[in-house]
Amino acid sequence: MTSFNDCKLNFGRMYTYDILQEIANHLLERTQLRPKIGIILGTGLGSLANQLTDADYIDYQTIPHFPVSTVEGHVGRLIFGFLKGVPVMCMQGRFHYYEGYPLAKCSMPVRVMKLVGCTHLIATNAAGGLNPEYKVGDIMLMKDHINIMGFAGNNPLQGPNDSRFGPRFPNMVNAYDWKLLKKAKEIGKDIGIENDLHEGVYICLGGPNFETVAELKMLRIWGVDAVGMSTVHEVTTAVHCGMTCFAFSLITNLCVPSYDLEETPCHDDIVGIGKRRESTLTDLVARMVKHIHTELKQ
Ligand SMILES: O=P(O)(O)O[C@@H]1C[C@H](O)[C@@H](CO)O1
Ligand SMILES: Nc1nc2[nH]cnc2c(=O)[nH]1
Repeated sequence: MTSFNDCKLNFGRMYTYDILQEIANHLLERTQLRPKIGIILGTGLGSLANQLTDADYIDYQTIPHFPVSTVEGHVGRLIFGFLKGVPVMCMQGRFHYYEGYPLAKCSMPVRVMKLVGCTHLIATNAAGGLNPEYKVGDIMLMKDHINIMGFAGNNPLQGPNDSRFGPRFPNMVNAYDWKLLKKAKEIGKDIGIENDLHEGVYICLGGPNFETVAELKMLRIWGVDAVGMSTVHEVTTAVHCGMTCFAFSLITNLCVPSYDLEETPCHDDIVGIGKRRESTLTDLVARMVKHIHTELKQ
């Protein structure tokens, strides 16, 4: 009988280098653009893609070997276009573990980005703010993460290692590029959002349920600032294949470890907060993209 672990590993093995190269070649035939920056848009943040110009839209279901997005707020297409004049490759919709996809499948598009030629990843997400100083609508620049699913033996890099992507035992100490973090803080000041901007530690839980009070209390002790259901496996995969990473969370709800609450997190509200903060987030991402583009030219 096939065990759950066998299934998981087989999914990981399914995306061999050759299959991923086939996906990348397919994409490169469908666009003239050769972006160096890949962007993953989180829940409610997909409208940032509306700012892309001269874009090629590629629905996930038309890409060989690609899964489909099943979550409301995740359109499910790749967009190659220009963000304020800089070519980017954008995932308008990501894959989550709770959708039933193994982590290697969730983060597979990051390797495709790498094979298409991206050197940088910008990952965004909607997250619950656990740090008591955070407000709904704030932005938390990710300075680090806790890979709790990895602690439990569930890691996108599990299975045979193909050294064309990266080493068997990758280092995660500087997973989030500190120079980009510093730049984002400067940009935050320039655009007048310094009071809504934090840097902190993100944790990805399996979902799809939100957290219990006891879980939130535990996560606070661990030093977690924001709680979500994505990004960690994407960044782990990106760091493994040598990409430079920048990520942030939009704080869409507060995670208050109390049983006496009038409001609890709800997906519709989370999507709504993303829409409300669209212009600020677009501005931040566009300026980061411009900065990375300028750095790459030097
Ligand atoms: O894709 P992200 O991490 O932005 O989505 C978060 C986590 C869940 O998918 C969803 C909950 O509303 O938002
Ligand atoms: N796990 C988790 N993910 C989220 N995504 C947005 N808000 C939350 C939250 O409160 N918890």
